[in-house]
Amino acid sequence: MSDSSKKQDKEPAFLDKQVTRRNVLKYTGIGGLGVLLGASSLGGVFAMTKQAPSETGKADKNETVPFYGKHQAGIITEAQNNVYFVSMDVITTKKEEVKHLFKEWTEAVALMTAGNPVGELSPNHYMPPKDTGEVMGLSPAKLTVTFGVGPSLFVLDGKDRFGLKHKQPKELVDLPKFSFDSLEKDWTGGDLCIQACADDPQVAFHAVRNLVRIARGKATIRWAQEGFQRSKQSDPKQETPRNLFGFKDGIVNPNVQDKQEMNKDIWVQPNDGPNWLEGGSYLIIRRIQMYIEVWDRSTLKDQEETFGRYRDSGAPLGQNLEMDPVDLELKDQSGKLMIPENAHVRLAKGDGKQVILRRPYSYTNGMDAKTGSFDAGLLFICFQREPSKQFIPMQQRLAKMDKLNEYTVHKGSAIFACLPGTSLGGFIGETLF
Ligand SMILES: C=CC1=C(C)c2cc3[nH]c(cc4nc(cc5[nH]c(cc1n2)c(C)c5CCC(=O)O)C(CCC(=O)O)=C4C)c(C)c3C=C
Ligand SMILES: [Fe+2]
Repeated sequence: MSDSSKKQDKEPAFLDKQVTRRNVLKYTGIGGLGVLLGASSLGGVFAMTKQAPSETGKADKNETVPFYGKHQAGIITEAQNNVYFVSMDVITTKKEEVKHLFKEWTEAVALMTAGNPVGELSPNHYMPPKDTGEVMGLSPAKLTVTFGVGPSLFVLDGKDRFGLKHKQPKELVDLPKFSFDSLEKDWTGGDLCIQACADDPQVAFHAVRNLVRIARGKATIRWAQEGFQRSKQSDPKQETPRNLFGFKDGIVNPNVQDKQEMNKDIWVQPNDGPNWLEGGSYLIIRRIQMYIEVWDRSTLKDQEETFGRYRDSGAPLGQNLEMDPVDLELKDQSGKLMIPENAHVRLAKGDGKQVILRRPYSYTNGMDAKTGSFDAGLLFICFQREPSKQFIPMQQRLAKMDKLNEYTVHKGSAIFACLPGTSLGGFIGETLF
């Protein structure tokens, strides 16, 4: 056992002290904490709290999303303004090191989501600071961090890398190729994923940056993409966010408050197998480029028929209100279907039996060097209990004849099993490793 995991075993009680970043700044200011640190990236913060036991400052509850629980945060918790998503390759060959990495990540995330730095800020001028420092003085901005494991963590090129092959869920396999997929290696796959969401892009990036730093020598970045929605501050009515095609996106989604519904469609259940994933969920991410310039030249009628909804109100075609049910039978006076056969909502809905939880973010990535147009689109992220019965048949329908395909192309794709949550003293991944 390394020094840092010993420390964790001895000192988990620290984690509920919730010392805020502001207070940590105070400590470093008055205390001059010149503690010489051990190898652990977290050693400094443990040392620091020992020297400031009387401080009880807590981050504003409205700015924090609880980290501990049966399920990981960032799945059914309300979507924040920003995401930073990173897919990683494991480079160590030792299972113990992967396990240890998850322990260190858990400790770091417990700290960051409560508004604490992951290590000392700058007490020792002769060592690099443990926390990278860019969120000093900021609130946690509802930071959530969600971890997942990909199929290649279990078996890569036919090799049982970590002796975990027997634990690979049958649902955790590479997605089939869908018609018109134009996937690029640089945006596809991964052994592990980190989804960091926050109401501030700097807070989300800080989390990922520090986790990647902790992973040095054990895992490296495979691909990364940030995403955004309109910020809640600029939308006083808190309406459904709009995507880069100008349409309300996220109207029809399962009710995350309904536990029965979540158990039916989102959380892996005891009999689904394997046990280690019970309480977890499957995350599918598609990096979908949207040809916004082409879209901007198409008529409003064409745009609305593409989705099957009105742009302004968000109502389904033939209806009045955003929340009116999508009625696929509705016809106009001439007997023509109001929602065309190839409209996105018709095909996505199907017979209504496949339900996924969508948590998408828009992205912009400068210019597409090949075309000179914007590289912009949707980081489509969704969660479900059984991809083979939910996302896959849905995407097969969409790939075949969705009118939206004229304006989009799927360039990136990955599937991950999001681990169950953990409690104080435990760690994310404890059931797997
Ligand atoms: C395979 C699943 C889906 C992909 C991929 C997808 C891509 C995608 N979607 C939009 C924009 C909208 N989608 C809307 C509805 C909708 N989309 C899916 C699934 C996928 N979308 C579902 C299950 C639904 C709900 C269908 C229903 O039951 O009514 C809408 C309408 C508004 C809403 O309900 O949110 C929009 C707009 C884009 C731009 C996109 C890829 C770039
Ligand atoms: Fe959609």
